[in-house]
Amino acid sequence: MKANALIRQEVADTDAHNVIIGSNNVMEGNHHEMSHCLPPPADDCPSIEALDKLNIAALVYQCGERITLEGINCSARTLLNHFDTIRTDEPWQWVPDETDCHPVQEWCRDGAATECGQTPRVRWLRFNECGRRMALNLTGCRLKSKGKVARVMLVLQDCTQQIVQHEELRRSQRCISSIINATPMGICVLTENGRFEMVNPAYCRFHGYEEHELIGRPFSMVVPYSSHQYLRRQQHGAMGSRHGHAQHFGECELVARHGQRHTVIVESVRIEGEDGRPRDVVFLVDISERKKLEMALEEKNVRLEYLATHDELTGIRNRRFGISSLEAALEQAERQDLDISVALLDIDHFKRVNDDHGHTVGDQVLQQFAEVLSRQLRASDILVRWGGEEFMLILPGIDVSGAFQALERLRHSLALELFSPSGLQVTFSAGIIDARGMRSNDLVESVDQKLYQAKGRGRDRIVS
Ligand SMILES: Nc1nc2c(ncn2[C@@H]2O[C@H](COP(=O)(O)OP(=O)(O)OP(=O)(O)O)[C@@H](O)[C@H]2O)c(=O)[nH]1
Repeated sequence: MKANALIRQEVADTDAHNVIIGSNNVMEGNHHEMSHCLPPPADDCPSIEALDKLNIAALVYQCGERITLEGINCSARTLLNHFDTIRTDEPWQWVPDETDCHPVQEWCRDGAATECGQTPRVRWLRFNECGRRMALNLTGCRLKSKGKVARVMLVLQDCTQQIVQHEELRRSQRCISSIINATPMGICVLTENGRFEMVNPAYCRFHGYEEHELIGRPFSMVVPYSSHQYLRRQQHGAMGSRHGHAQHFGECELVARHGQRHTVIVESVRIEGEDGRPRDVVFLVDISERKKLEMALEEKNVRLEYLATHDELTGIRNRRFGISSLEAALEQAERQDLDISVALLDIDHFKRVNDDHGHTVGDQVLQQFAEVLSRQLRASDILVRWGGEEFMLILPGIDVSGAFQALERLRHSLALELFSPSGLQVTFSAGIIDARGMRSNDLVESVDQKLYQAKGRGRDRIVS
């Protein structure tokens, strides 16, 4: 292939190179046949072989009624995989589907008529000889000869890699956005001013807003007013934090469209936006239902704990709690070498109350009895309903005489009390023992004996 005179071409289109170089080369073997009808050589431009050195694939076409291929360089041949078959009388044979190249052909045809206008940029896919898909970018420029456009040069660029990468990027973007759209987790992106920039469907559903109702509005609109200050502190604190760094993780309350409050777990991460400015990506999971169940369970547990340690009728400690408290108090007294007294109280002739006034009045008397006793005791004293109309009183740090005085006070104050709506009078008998160094089983037996003695001696008395 032999180079003719060089031409220089100014291209109007800014998309193409500002100065594009071409040649009016002809195909080897056709040179003599074609050269007589060739337009005059283009002005001072290097040959398309010179473009080979830059690895630029170029073809030169003659413009006019009949377009002919005037030259093709080695880079273009290699790219098109047509080493021996390129023919000048079939100028578009390398185009897989001519319609794809239609704008370029049109442009070449018009090349002679007008020298301005848009340089076409065409991209299409073809398969090379190995059946591999290939993407080509095509750019054209017009070459002047003696002031008139006589030729066009097409530059081909293999952009397969670019296309493949672009397609992969698009695929992964589609995949990411379908995951974001399908996830049950609410996701939103906030600008550095705390305004919604992006919200996913779960986030919209969660708050009961449409996407357009949230975009551009402040995040504070979904935060309860009482937490605004906290939110500002969070945002302020996040200013200097690093990208990809978790800002905040925790449980908080957010307000939905109609004021419903939701308990959510929020995690936010700082990222860099496309404009280089910081953004916060906020992930939230609605745990309102779980929270309700947790609270109901907690209430049940509190109730169970109460029932396990309290007497339902009187509200004071039950026997089970009494036994463990007794053991703990005995242990502590021994460890600290302290006094400890234990008393067993029994309401006198309680059967008569039930028999004469009914079980309900009996219950009321038991409740009032426990209430009066509790009112008069110290915080360190432990009153236990031991069973039926029997009560145990554990008095840590009190010796027997102190306990005796305390119980006497109780006995006297009970004498002034009228029980139940029926206005009954109630007395009790009690036994007291010095419980230091005793084991709980022996202790119960011996205090019970003292109580028995008090009953035997006529009731309404205390035996120590
Ligand atoms: N209303 C009511 N009565 C109870 C309860 N627990 C036990 N009692 C009754 O308390 C009465 C106890 O009677 P007794 O053990 O004979 O003793 P008492 O009548 O108090 O006679 P003394 O103890 O000898 O003075 C029984 O009638 C039991 O049914 C209760 O929770 N509510």
